[in-house]
Amino acid sequence: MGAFRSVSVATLGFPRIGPRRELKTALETYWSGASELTTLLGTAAGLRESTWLCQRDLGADIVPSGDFSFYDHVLDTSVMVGAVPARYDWNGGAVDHATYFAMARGAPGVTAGEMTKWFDTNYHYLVPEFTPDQYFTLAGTKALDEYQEAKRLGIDTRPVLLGPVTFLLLGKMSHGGGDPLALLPRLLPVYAEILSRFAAMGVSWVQMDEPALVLDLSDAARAAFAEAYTYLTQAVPAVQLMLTTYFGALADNLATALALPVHGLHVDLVRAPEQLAQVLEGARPDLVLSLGVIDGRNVWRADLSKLLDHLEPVSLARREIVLAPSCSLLHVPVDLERETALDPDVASWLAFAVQKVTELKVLAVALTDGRDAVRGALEASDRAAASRQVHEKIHDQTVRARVAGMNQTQARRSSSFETRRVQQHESLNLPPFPTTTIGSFPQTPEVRRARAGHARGTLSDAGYTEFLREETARTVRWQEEAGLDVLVHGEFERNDMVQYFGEQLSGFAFTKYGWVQSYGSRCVRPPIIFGDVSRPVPMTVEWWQYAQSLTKRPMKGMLTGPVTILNWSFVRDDQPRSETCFQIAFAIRDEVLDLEKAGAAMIQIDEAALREGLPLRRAGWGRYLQWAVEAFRIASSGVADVTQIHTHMCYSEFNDIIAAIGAMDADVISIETARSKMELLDAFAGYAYPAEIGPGVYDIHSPRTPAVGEMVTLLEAARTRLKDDQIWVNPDCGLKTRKWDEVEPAIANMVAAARALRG
Ligand SMILES: Nc1nc2c(c(=O)[nH]1)N[C@@H](CNc1ccc(C(=O)N[C@@H](CCC(=O)N[C@@H](CCC(=O)N[C@@H](CCC(=O)O)C(=O)O)C(=O)O)C(=O)O)cc1)CN2
Ligand code: MET
Ligand SMILES: [Zn+2]
Repeated sequence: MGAFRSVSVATLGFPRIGPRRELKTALETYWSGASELTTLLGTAAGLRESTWLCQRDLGADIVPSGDFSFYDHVLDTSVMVGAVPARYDWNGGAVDHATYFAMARGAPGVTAGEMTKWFDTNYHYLVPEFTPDQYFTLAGTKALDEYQEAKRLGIDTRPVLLGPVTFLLLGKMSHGGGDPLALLPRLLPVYAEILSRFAAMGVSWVQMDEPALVLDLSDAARAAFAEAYTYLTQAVPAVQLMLTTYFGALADNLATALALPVHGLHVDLVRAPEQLAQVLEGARPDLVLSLGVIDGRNVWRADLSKLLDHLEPVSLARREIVLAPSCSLLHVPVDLERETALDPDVASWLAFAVQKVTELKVLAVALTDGRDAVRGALEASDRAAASRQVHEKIHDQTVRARVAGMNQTQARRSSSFETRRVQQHESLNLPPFPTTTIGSFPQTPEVRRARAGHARGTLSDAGYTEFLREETARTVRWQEEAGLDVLVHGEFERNDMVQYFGEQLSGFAFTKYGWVQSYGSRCVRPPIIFGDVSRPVPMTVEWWQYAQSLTKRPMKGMLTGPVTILNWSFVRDDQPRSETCFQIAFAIRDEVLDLEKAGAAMIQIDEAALREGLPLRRAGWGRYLQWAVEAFRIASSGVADVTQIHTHMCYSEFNDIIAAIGAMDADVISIETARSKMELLDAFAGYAYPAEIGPGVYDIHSPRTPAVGEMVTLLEAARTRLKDDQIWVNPDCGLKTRKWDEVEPAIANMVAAARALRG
């Protein structure tokens, strides 16, 4: 403690799905009934063990426990404190796996919890649900058990808990609302109990994650932090707390954080390097500082020499410091070493979770023993940084010139929506309340198997194409029979709506094993945007042409928009994100124009992640929305008036950004509304949104087939808010995750509901 130049290496959390997605496989096998709980538990224990040992062997001095989760760490916290909603019929004892998974995924007769994105990541958590008379109790000992499990393996870990204030702020009150923060006094004794049990086990430090400290906070929320940490440090003085913040600057919450009686503070110096000076100036001399210097949200290799220039002066002060990733490594892939097919130049610029721990170790050694002690590693880092600055693979003058020459005409349709609408209606001649779907249909095991076989070489190009054509043809025929008015090809050729495009665009690299958890057992492999982006050849035109050739009804062209491609990729950090977004926008614009040329009358450009890309602080919203909307317009505005542009967004809480949604100037937008019972449409109605809207009329995540009457009721609710000729009929998005025997009856009922309205 307080030793001169004490520098240690910590991690704050590690990917838990496993290097080969072992946890995904084990979970899905267990859920399907094909394996026993003990098998799942065994796989999980094995993963935890190898994760701990791996981090220790890489040189981490402080290794976390409790960061593992069977589904979600926020759900784990709800279970830990006994926040189990009444509908799960919990008996008050230890929460068993069946209850846990029912909360996560629903079970016969009970709905799952609501899921929403974790800060500005593509990870989704289960929203804690509280009641005004909520009572908390220690109902889950996972955190305690995992600490002891590691200890038995000889590793004294630093347990991680989601802090009480962030936990409450992430949750919501059921029945009539109220402020979750009001529950803090009832919650704190449970946290104190856990901390005292840790103390009894000999735990010296606990990592308390409070990422809410980087958000815009009310005075009441700031006061809650003071209340919580005063209470906990007094109740359990034996355990030292590392208050952990990430995903941004503390900014106006810095004074609050520095005034808390905790023993350590972790700050994100990747998103907010400028806060180092303020933190050093304001921190008590005995406050242990954990410096988040390695990017936990992106895959770029760090420039270690440059970091050392900043860190050496800090390490000379008489203060104990910890070097850490900016946040948990949950958001990056596990190990770059497995990516043997990556372009070696690109690979030399990257670091995944394993490599990031090594980088921290190199920094720590340099700070304690001097740079010479790690000369080789520093030189390799220097070379990578230098090569990335000048490499020909990164810079494409044509692309840069195109973005530099961008003009207003390119970002405007030639006529107003009212004019376009007349032409579109005349040429399309659709019935009132036209029916359609959001784009994908079930990615069945057969589809996945065919693609995997094709990738392995056991299924030929011709065989794979033939398989996809049959799947597409069957789906087109089925949509005609079901009576849908506007068809989709089904997206069977796509592994993922972002990765599929990333694999075809220049400036993108993609991984084989770079899986990152999105929710539960679901993962994505975000493409890596390393260079200037362009589209060498059409990406979707052939599939669209084939699908349209099978039907006389309109077939929607189906694209992912520039903002969503950006937000769901690992983005280069050597230029503003807006610049990269405009480059993607021009690539998508080229595709839109090629689809139009091929005859597409409707083109959907999904911007699923437009809203979720909003900066965490409101002060950043205006600028982001400005360039994000402009990028969408660059992508979509090249077409003739008669070509109908659709867009789609999930997570459709639009009240505060409705003007930006309007400014996108799409002709039709489909949104998710089924679970909110159409209340989301109030934003559109209040703003007098002029264009057409497809509010999702059934929640595809529910295994239950929605009745015709239910959907009619929802549509009637929509009619009280919108004009009839604005309304489209479609489900919420996500059909790719369902089975055909769930999709078929539901869509049949949806078509019947639309017909009932027409009748
Ligand atoms: N990028 C992105 N972000 C998103 C969404 C989205 O669709 N895409 N949707 C929202 C919700 N998030 C989601 C994220 C993932 C999935 C999802 O279904 N993921 C799939 C993987 C999708 C994929 O890339 N599939 C590949 C690889 C499939 C695979 O696992 N293949 C096996 C082999 C399979 C076999 O042999 O049978 C293997 O490679 O080992 C493919 O189809 O080609 C999964 O985890 O199962 C769904 C929703 C928000 N964020
Ligand atoms: N067209 C896409 C689909 O239907 C949109 C998904 S938004 C996450 O899967
Ligand atoms: Zn969606």
